[in-house]
Amino acid sequence: MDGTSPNKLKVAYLGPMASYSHQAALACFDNEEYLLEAQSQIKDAFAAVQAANGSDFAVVPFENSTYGTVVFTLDQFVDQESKYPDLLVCGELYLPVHHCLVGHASKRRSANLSQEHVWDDDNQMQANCNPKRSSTLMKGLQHVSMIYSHPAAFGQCEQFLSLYLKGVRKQEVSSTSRAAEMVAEEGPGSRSAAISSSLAADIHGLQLLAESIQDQDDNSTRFFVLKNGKSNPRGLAPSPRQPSNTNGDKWKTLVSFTLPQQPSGTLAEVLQIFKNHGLNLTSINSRPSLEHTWHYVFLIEVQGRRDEADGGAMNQALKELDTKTKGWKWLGSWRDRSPT
Ligand SMILES: O=C(O)C(=O)C[C@]1(C(=O)O)C=C[C@@H](O)C=C1
Repeated sequence: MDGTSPNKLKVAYLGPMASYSHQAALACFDNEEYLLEAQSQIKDAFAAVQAANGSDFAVVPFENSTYGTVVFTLDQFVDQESKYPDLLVCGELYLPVHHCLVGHASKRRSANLSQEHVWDDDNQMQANCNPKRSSTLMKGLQHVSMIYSHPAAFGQCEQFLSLYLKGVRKQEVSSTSRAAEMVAEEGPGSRSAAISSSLAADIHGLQLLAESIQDQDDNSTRFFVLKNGKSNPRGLAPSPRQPSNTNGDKWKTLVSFTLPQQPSGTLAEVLQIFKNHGLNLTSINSRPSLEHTWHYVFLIEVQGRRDEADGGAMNQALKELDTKTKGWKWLGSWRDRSPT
């Protein structure tokens, strides 16, 4: 099939090309078989899967091991305006995330190195203030007067930024690859830099000013694969092309719920329902419901799956949610790909 085949299944991701979402999408969906379509924002990826004749799947970031949950994504699952009634999670993928500072190198060789930096034998400057990190400065950074990136990427590189670029202006943009694109658009004289992947730097002809600048060496982001449960009820995400884990046939389920307005003790009672059925809770998040002040939508992940046939522990537990919650929604069951 050629790259424009109308028969290919479509996969939406947060673009432009070379974002981490794009790399996660490529790890699951072969470029030859699927048509990967860049979206400007996470909410556009949700909308694309909900739309009639839209995308068949979307790949969206859900949480990062250093910086926590991606609130843009949580808010789409909260779905205050009921824009995505048919969306379901049908897969997950864990992607190691190694950020770089990318831009145009200064014409002048840096003359003013801080005491905390030493040139090593390869003529690279190493940060030696924190043995856990192995950031490598490839170039001087004195000329950098503006940094673009996605808010999550800024949050994952706080130590590097405060060590090497304290006080430099930061501008949040829609993705790390958009940040790299903006620096490239400003041209070679630009004093701006971006936090992005090295792939984004390659694509835009930018130089690596520093590599591996994330605070944690094992920084990783978990992505969800979404489908439209109405038009594609049985769809499951293809297995990611990454080292397989040993979770066998383990599954996870995402559920959102709200509590009655005077919820004294009911949150614990809702969680107890899953315990009573022998189901293990693996995460809990909350976002403002916007229905009343200090009222929340809770999103929980539970090990196990909702079965198509009636019966089974998860089906029973979900039924019981009617008795304790104001409302709840099943948001999908998918194969557990947690790294082991
Ligand atoms: O900006 C990107 O490249 C994205 O794909 C988004 C995103 C995120 O929202 O967490 C994905 C992975 C990294 O954690 C940083 C940014």
